[in-house]
Amino acid sequence: MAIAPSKCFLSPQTLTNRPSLLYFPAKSPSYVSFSTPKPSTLTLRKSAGPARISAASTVPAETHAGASSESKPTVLVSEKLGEAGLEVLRSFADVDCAYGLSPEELLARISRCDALIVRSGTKVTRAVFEAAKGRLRVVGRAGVGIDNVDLQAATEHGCLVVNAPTANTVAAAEHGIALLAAMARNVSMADASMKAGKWQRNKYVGVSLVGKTLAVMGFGKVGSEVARRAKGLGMHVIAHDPYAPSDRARAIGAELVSFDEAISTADFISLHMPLTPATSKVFNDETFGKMKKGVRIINVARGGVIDEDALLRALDKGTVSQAALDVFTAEPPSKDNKLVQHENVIVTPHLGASTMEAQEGVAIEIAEAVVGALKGELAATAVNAPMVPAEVLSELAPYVILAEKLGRLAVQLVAGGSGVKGVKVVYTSARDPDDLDTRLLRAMVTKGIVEPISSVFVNLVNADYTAKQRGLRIREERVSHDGPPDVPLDSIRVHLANVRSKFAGSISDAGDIIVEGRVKDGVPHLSLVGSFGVNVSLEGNLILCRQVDQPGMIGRVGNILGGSNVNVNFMSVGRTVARKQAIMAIGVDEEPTKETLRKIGEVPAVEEFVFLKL
Ligand SMILES: NC(=O)c1ccc[n+]([C@@H]2O[C@H](COP(=O)([O-])OP(=O)(O)OC[C@H]3O[C@@H](n4cnc5c(N)ncnc54)[C@H](O)[C@@H]3O)[C@@H](O)[C@H]2O)c1
Ligand SMILES: O=C(O)[C@H](O)COP(=O)(O)O
Repeated sequence: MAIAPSKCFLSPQTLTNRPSLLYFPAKSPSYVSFSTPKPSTLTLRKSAGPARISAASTVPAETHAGASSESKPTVLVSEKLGEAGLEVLRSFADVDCAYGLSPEELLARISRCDALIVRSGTKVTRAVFEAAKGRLRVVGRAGVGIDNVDLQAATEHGCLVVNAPTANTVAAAEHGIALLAAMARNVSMADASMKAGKWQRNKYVGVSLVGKTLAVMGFGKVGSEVARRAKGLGMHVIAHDPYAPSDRARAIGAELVSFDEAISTADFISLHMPLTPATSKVFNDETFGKMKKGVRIINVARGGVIDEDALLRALDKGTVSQAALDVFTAEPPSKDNKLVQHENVIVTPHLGASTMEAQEGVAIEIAEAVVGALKGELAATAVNAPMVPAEVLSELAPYVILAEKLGRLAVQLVAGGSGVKGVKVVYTSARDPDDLDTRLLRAMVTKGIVEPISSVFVNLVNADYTAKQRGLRIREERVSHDGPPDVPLDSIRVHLANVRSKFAGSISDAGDIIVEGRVKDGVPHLSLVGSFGVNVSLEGNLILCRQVDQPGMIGRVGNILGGSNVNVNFMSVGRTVARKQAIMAIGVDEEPTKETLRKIGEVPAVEEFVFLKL
């Protein structure tokens, strides 16, 4: 049963909240630090890009972003990136363009880099994240496919992976269509023959496209653009994609069909799915065997979706009459690769995204995403972290700080030796559960619980992973509340189950450590400890005292702190019944000495007390 606090404000509330970084550790270098030299109010800066949490102060944002060269982050660009993207990067970071590094050279250099930008040619393996020794915070993939980045290792190391998913879509689709037409009309073979001095008009008779069936395998961004263009060429387009909505296909005039129907009825098959464990070698002896004899195959997706030995056999048997390949299992393929040398195969060296326009677009898209992520913004193209829309982030900002501080407080109340395992987070809100995205809040509670008791840093990328690794079971509960729905939350309550507390007053009737907080005027406040209602702003440090409720207690403890030059910024008393038990919550700017704390403990009515760092 919560008891209403009796309020006692000793000094005006100061606003010194320092928002925690969403992606990166508090120990990050200064260019991503939001600490302010003066008390400041928390504001959210809204720009064209994603929302950025920052602390408004007399120091301009640019100073926080760290223009001084010694505090600039370092971005390693390991493959050719468009000049416009490099300019965006240079305005914020030291940019190291080191194209064509060997894997060993990359490992040797990576611990000096905060971000790495790659295309498909750099393998960002677990060894890269390990060699980075915690410094690498963002990997930017200047393109779509992230099969060359070990996402699991990135997540485990708290490293954000962002990509540039849209800028090369049209280029890839156009290349697919170019290969389709060039293959059907034997353009590259005829060209090579003429350059060899021949004139072979009968040898290079092709096939027409109009009226033929094209199966688009993977109806995403590139696949649907290929389908749209193929319709314009008069082809009958069918598509297979287990996750694509049929109305999107219908709108283009394509029909979604099963895998077997697609491959067995098509004259041309164009591949546009990602390389995943499910799609690896999905075109193999068995599936080639189901295809219409003489089928033609185009691959601008990933080499690994085809079993290349099986394709060679199918070409030799004539099951597949021609193939046009832009991508290969190993890139570059060996010089004597039999597929590359095959007379019925045309090849390009992974050129799908290689247009001037696409490369400029991709470079800008990835540079902006990487700079934003280095500043602590939530990236819209995050691959291994939840994407939290700017509006959601904006309204949750003070609750994000509250969630971390509650986690931090709760774990400090645990008695040494009793490991934290079961955590319950209760959100009281007037909102419909579907309108309240709590992933960010859960991540911040985890950060608050884990960081004070370990050397691990926790961010939005690795919060759930870290919780799981440490055996923390975090359960979330929603309690509905009759308040205005424009306020996202009334309160957040953190329960730690099955632990002993070093401050008995924090244990609820049900036996859990409980701390609850609310946001008041944009500032996080502690509103409940155990069964005692309090009202103290969560800033600086906190002393909790459980005492016999009697007159003069505030003055006595206040005098001890004042005598030791410890500034009290807020104080509140919560009690069960008048003149029985009470909890005094005292916000202090400085950390009291042991001697000062001992004196507080010696006040006769004080039964227990604890000092907590926020
Ligand atoms: N050659 C190049 O230079 C080049 C350029 C751009 C993209 N790509 C590659 O093209 C592919 C598609 O890119 P995108 O931007 O269209 O990606 P996308 O994510 O927009 O589309 C991929 C589609 O594949 C579907 N899919 C997933 N599993 C499937 C399965 N088992 N069977 C059928 N469909 C499945 C998904 O539902 C999705 O709709 C990726 O592999 C990407 O790396 C290559
Ligand atoms: O996935 C992609 O975006 C394409 O395969 C392009 O890869 P690239 O950046 O290496 O050209």
